[in-house]
Amino acid sequence: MVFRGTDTVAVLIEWILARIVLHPEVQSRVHDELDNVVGRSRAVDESDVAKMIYLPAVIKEVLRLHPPGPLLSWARLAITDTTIDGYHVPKGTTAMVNMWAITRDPQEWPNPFEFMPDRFVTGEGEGEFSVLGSDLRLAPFGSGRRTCPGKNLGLTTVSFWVATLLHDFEWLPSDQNPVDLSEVLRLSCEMANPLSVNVRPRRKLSLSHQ
Ligand code: HEM
Repeated sequence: MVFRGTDTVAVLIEWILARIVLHPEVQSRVHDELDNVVGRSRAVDESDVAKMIYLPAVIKEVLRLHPPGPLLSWARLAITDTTIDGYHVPKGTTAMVNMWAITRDPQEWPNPFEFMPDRFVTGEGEGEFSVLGSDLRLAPFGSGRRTCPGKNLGLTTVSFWVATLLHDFEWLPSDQNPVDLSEVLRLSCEMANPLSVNVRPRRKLSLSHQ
């Protein structure tokens, strides 16, 4: 519970910031949204995030391309001989769902390798894309009985901290260590080369963080 709840959150925040540094036009749109919703005279509040449209779309696009838990697997065991889509699955087989591959499937995602948060910005009258397990094209917290029990907490925590970090700072590439999107699968799917950045304050910060 401790590893699943801390490592995943930290890893996802690092991927989001990496993408923010790589795509300055995306960063600038999030900054504009924060300025409209929050303004610069006070800190971000959790309730502000619910009023944002573009930042959640950015987070969903990062979950699509860089899911911290790309293989949903640990608890799926065939308890009888069965057939799925013409494939025989013998009793005792451990089944693994490759969410990483599903979220790159060109039949489901136009230009799957492009970073395009706008694919999650829904128009008026359209339902919002849920990443909480009801749509299997993107289920970065799993789905069904063994879905992540911390998904709402995880998403809320990540959204709040990313909003706060972007509200307070502009995130810029480091000259010595450019952003490298290579990944390595450890407990979570992490950046192989940890993110290194420069930051520039956007607001006058006080010790009480108002
Ligand atoms: C952004 C953050 C998070 C991501 C991306 C994430 C992702 C996942 C994924 C993909 C699974 C496997 C689901 C499956 O196999 O179908 C999982 C399971 C789990 N997660 Fe999370 N998680 C996050 C945050 C959290 C938090 C905050 C907690 C706890 C406070 C947590 C606790 C757990 C536990 C206990 C399981 C195992 C559930 C089981 O096997 O029944 N996770 N998580």
